[in-house]
Amino acid sequence: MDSSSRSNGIVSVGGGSRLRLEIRSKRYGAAEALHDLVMTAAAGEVVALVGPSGCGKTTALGIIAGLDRAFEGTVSIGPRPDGEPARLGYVFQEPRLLPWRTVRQNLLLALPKSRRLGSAVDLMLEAMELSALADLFPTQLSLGMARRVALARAFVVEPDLLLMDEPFVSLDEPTAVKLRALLVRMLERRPATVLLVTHNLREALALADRLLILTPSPGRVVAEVPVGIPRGSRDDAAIEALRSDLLSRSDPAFRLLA
Ligand SMILES: Nc1ncnc2c1ncn2[C@@H]1O[C@H](COP(=O)(O)OP(=O)(O)OP(=O)(O)O)[C@@H](O)[C@H]1O
Repeated sequence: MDSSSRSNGIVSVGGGSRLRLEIRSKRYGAAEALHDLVMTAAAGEVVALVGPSGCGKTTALGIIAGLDRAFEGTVSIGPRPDGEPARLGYVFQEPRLLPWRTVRQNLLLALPKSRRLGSAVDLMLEAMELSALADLFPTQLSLGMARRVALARAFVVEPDLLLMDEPFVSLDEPTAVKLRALLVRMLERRPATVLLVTHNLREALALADRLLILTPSPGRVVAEVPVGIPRGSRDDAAIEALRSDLLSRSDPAFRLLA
């Protein structure tokens, strides 16, 4: 069997899409959480999986990251341009920083030993406006600061595929806006394929090239929305106009997002 069609595992495929996901079924006991969730993301593309709570967004990310292999289907992740396996970054729903390590040490430990360079960490801290917090411990950080550190920790590995699970949830809107802008700047400096999971339609429209709308029971993609406007030109008014347009559609999938 061709390795790219191996079932129930993560395999590398040459060229084409950076990510190809075909989850035929994912069950928790008798309940089916995902059914026929099929999607691709091209290299450098930002795709948002948008849907209400419980539609299986986190479950899908866990499968792509290889944290959950108990599913029917295939995950294919293209290699790096140099032929090496793709580097994965993961921003969890909670910052998940090591509480007994400083900010700087949290970033350092995210790097494999062969690339564990203090200079790379210091550059990342500077780019993320975190240098002043480098020696603090996570308990000394606000949630906004901790989320910023979690973002820096994901970027310091120079990911090819970045999985983000509600990375800005529970933040006040001004802080979320700043962090989204920071993410956009980081992706301009260092492009990555991004799969962003969110239930926040505005956030998806601010960040993604393409939205995939999921419905629950079991989770599956029911609509695909390309966002035609370049990320840099999407101001609040443009995002609000896109959002109103989607919510006014007769398709019930969009009403779940209101
Ligand atoms: N470990 C588990 N055991 C049993 N059921 C689970 C488990 N994890 C998730 N589920 C169920 O699978 C479904 C999908 O959950 P999942 O957390 O992936 O959804 P989600 O869209 O990410 O939700 P949220 O936005 O609230 O995080 C839900 O019905 C959930 O109750």
